[in-house]
Amino acid sequence: MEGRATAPGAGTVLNALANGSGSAFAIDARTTATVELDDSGTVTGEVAGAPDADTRLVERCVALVCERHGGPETTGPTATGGHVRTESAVPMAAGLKSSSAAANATVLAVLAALDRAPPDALPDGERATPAAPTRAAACRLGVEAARDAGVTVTGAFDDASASMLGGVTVTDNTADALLARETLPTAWQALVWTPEERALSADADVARCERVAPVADLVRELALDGDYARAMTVNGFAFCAALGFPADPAVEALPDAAGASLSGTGPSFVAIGTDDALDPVAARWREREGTTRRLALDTTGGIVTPEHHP
Ligand SMILES: Nc1ncnc2c1ncn2[C@@H]1O[C@H](COP(=O)(O)OP(=O)(O)O)[C@@H](O)[C@H]1O
Ligand SMILES: O=C(O)C1=C[C@@H](OP(=O)(O)O)[C@@H](O)[C@H](O)C1
Repeated sequence: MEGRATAPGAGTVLNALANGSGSAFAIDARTTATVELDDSGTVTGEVAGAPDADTRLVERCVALVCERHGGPETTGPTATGGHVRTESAVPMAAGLKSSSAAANATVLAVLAALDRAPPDALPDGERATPAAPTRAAACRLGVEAARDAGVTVTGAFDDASASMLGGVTVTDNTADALLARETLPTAWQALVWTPEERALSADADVARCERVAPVADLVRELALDGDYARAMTVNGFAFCAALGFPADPAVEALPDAAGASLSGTGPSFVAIGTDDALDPVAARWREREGTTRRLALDTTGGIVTPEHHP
């Protein structure tokens, strides 16, 4: 029983570590998960090109989806274990939501292997089985697995929903509630600068973030009004201050970019705007050490893909 799926990473509009509300937009850098299920009762995982990577999150995703959708009471195939392998264009622990992309891709791949792929994750023309969960429900399973694996502070339903549904989402992570889902202007792209360092979200100074909650409340209002670009700019300055990151990359992005922010708990920065507006920002960010990438905004979200047949 094999399944394969992909899901995108995302950039931050509002970091949820201050007031529990968050907002993020999907970017065209994807993680692919390939799973093989069996009745062994054990789950193993591997990350392509990173033999020492922490695979607990994706292994927990496989186990949890098998528990909920692959048990003997289901009408479809059953499974209790298996193997998951991820391949990713989203750098790990860089603020670009690698954990959400990996969890969503894995959950969808397991559901596909169990013949339970969400209808909205299937290619055109393929029909879902009646027992299949929606993508939003599948996303909540990934969030539950992330909490179990200890890789998140709030559950990060903001990042997970943007990755699973595509576009930009606003959420209340304290209730895993989706408050808004929209698409950003089609002419906009994202520019992403990622320095060499890494910052695990589980290690973030949450107490410092909570101090900027009044600013986060303002960012939530801007986001719920649809003013995502200004929302993320305000978010960036507040969280740079709270987490001790220099705000220089955001200053270098303005006023050309429509918006710019530290992404998540860093260290990456993201800017959004038209291609022309991002040109001078790209030139300035390319003088920095690290990687600067221009990426399309993703509106597709998590999808099931054909399996490998080597
Ligand atoms: N491709 C992947 N395959 C398996 N697990 C992954 C992958 N990418 C990320 N993870 C998991 O997510 C963790 C990083 O999460 P986090 O610190 O929140 O960073 P990010 O901001 O990139 O989501 C990793 O330690 C690992 O457990
Ligand atoms: O663990 C969490 O609950 C979160 C981690 C942060 O993202 P990163 O994982 O990108 O640092 C933050 O932006 C998000 O709103 C919530």
